[in-house]
Amino acid sequence: MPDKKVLLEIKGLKKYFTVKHSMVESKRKYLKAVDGISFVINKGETFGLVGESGCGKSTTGRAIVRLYEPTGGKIIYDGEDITNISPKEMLKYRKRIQMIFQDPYASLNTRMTIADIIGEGLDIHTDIKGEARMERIHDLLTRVGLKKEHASRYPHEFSGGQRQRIGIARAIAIEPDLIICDEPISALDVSIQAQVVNMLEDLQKELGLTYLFIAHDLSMVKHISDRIGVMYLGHMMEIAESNELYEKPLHPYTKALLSSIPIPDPRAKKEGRIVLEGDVRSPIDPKEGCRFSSRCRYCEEICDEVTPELVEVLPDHFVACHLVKKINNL
Ligand SMILES: Nc1ncnc2c1ncn2[C@@H]1O[C@H](COP(=O)(O)OP(=O)(O)OP(=O)(O)O)[C@@H](O)[C@H]1O
Repeated sequence: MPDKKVLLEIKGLKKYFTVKHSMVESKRKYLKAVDGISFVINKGETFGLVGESGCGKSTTGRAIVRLYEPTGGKIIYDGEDITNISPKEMLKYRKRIQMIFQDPYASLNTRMTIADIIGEGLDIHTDIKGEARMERIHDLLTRVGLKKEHASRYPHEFSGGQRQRIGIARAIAIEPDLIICDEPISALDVSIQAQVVNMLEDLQKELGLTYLFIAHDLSMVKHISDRIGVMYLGHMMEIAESNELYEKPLHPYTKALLSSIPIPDPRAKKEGRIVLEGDVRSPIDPKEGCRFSSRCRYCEEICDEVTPELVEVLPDHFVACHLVKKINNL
C-alpha cells in the first residue's frame, strides 16, 4: 500500500496566457489553459492526468516545475508553499521534481554525449565528480536497460524508445521524489510503450518515486495509475481511484472518453460508443458554466450558467457536474 502522506498539493491552480488582440479590440484577452484546478498526489503513488489535446495537462506539469509562472492558486510541495519562491530557492526543488517529455529527441541536446546529458544534473545538483560521476552514469544506463558503452554516443544514434530511456536516466540521476511524465510513451511504437511503462513501474518500486503521469488517452494511464484526474478545457472534471474510474465513471465526459477505448477482446461486453457532438468551447475568455456543456447530451440550463464545483460524490470520488446524481441514479 502506498504511503498516504501527501507529497504535492495543487490548490486552485491557474495559468492564463495573454492572447494577441486585434487593432480594433482594446481589451486584453486571456486563454485560460488551466483555470482553477485542485488535486493532491500522495507519496509513492502515480496520479494519471488525462484529457484531450489542449485541455491543459502539459501546462499544469510545466507550472508545477515553474517552467510557466502560475497566474493563480497554490503549489504546496511536501508541506511547503513553493508557488512564489525565488528561482534560487526553486533550484532546490528542481532537484526533487524532475520532468520527462513526450519527444525525447527534442528534449535531449543533440551535441552532447549521453554521459554529459545524464551527468548535467549531477554537475548542477551534486558534488559527484570524476570516476564516481562516470560510475554513477554507467549505473544509471544499466538501470534503464542501456549499456555502459552507450555513454560516449550521441542522441541520434538511438531509437525513440532508447532516447526515452536516456531521458528517464537523466531524470532519476539526481534522485528526485517526483517525476512529471508528460506523455512519455505517446510518441513510441505500441510494442515499446509497455516496456517503458514497465520500466517506470520498476524504478518507482526500487527508488520510491512518485509520478504525475500525463496522457491524452485513458487506456495509457489505466495500468500505471493509482488515481486519475480527468481534465477538460482547463477544468478538472473527475478524480477517482483508477479502477473505480474505469468501472464507475460518473462524469459524462469521462464516460465518453472511456467509451472510445477499443477493447482487446471482441467478445467483451461494452456499452455503445458515445460520440461527442457539438462545438468545443473556446478557452479564450470562456463564459461561466460547465466547460463541457456544449458537447454534453444531458445539458440543462444551469450547466450553461453556473460553473460546477468539484465535489466528493462517493468516497474519494470527486466530480464536477450539476447533474451527476440524476444521471447516475445516485
Ligand atoms: N506558451 C503558450 N502560449 C499560449 N498558449 C499556450 C501556450 N502553451 C499552451 N497554450 C495553450 O493552452 C492550452 C492548453 O495547452 P496544453 O499544451 O497544456 O494542453 P495539453 O492538454 O497538454 O495538450 P497536448 O496533449 O496537445 O499537449 C491550449 O489551448 C494551448 O494552445
